[in-house]
Amino acid sequence: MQYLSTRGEAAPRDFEGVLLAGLAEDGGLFLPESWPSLSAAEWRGLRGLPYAELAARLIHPFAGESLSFETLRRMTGEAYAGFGHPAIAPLVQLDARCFALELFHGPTLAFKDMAMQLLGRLFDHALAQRGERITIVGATSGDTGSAAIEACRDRSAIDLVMLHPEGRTSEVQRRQMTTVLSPNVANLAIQGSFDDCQDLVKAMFNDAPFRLEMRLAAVNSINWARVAAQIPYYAHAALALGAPDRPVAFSVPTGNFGNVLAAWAVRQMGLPVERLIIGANRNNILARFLASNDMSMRPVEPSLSPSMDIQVSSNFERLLFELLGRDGAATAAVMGRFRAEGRMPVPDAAWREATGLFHGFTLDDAGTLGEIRHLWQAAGYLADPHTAIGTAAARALAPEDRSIPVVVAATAHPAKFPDAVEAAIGLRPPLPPRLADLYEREERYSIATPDLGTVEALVRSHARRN
Ligand SMILES: Cc1ncc(COP(=O)(O)O)c(C=O)c1O
Ligand SMILES: N[C@@H](CCOP(=O)(O)O)C(=O)O
Repeated sequence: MQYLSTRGEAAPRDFEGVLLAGLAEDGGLFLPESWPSLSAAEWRGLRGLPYAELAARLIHPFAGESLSFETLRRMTGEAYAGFGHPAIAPLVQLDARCFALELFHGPTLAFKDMAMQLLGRLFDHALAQRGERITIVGATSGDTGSAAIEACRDRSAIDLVMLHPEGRTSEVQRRQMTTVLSPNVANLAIQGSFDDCQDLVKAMFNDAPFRLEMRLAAVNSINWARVAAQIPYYAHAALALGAPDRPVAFSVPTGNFGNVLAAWAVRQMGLPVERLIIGANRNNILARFLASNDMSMRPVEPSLSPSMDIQVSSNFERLLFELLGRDGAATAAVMGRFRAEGRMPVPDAAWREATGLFHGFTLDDAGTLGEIRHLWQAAGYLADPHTAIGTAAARALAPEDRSIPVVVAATAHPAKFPDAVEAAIGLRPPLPPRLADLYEREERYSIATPDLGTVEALVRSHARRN
């Protein structure tokens, strides 16, 4: 399988090349040159498989010759062995047609573990074979950071520098990152928003000499391997609810557009996904786009769902590339104007096509608290603020055909956001025993301005610390 850049200029790569490259050299994002597609009979044959086996079977077509199936199957087996639920990603019924797909049973209590536990193993394998080292630079609004740190800590061939927006994650999220004192891990609190952090990461990749010197690699969803590893759980849920013989809809609380892109990929692979519902907090650039083709940047505002405090949704570029008929030059032009003018000029036909499948929903903080309360009272279900936006969106925008189930991506454990949950229902969800002493652990991180030179110097000094 070869991968193309959404901006059409970078040389095609295989899966391992894409895994290690992260962002394409032309600033674009890699996508498979064609979508693996399964027949209805092939999909039926995957029903009932254990999660790790299903993951190996669905990810392998994306890896192609880079990785043998047996090696990948061993990795998925190991990746999910430590999860806290035997089903790995259980489906919990919330009402007659709405299901929560719980993606937070991994080591750091958020959906990021579903991909990151595999990504760490993919890096180990590729680096050992090549005898190489990498420096991972990442941006997080709260969850990618701890999942990446957990997956890559104490690795001799990996240095990891994670940028988070200072004071804009929950305290649990921050401590899950900054209390990991492994020598190969460094945390930078950037005096800005998540968008500033993500811009800095992309700017480091676009600084060719620095990228080469540091052997930069990515753990954000700009790395295609991250998205590929998020595909199986949507298939797992759809198959359990009767696909391919019954259509399903997904509702996904959305920020960087990586998670919902994985749901869209399952449709590209042949499963009947009827509708994709995008839940947003007040940072609702995607919902505004879907409502009125208004993809205009606004300053990021803090909310009770901090992991979605994002205005520049990186992965939208991958969808845009498809909507523009895989025309790299056209995609580069639209993205260039977005950068320069703060407004993305999506052609009307492309916007209309997107609105045929994607539906956007916005919920403010008061609504989020109300939804947590509603779920608790009506279903006895304790949701985190991000998941609550997904369930509210599902209720508001479910397909008219009531036989179609709606699966909500439950993206984080409520214990990661105890203040919001307590404000909603008066109960403070406890951390699991292995994290019970999180508030007593020593924290270590540096504070930096959102300045490329400053951040590159900090990354360099971390990578050269020995
Ligand atoms: C808990 C939680 N929910 C939702 C999201 C949004 O997901 P995405 O950025 O893939 O759209 C994130 C961030 O990734 C998150 O951490
Ligand atoms: N919400 C994310 C932001 C980064 O998204 P990613 O999917 O590109 O890694 C977070 O919690 O860090």
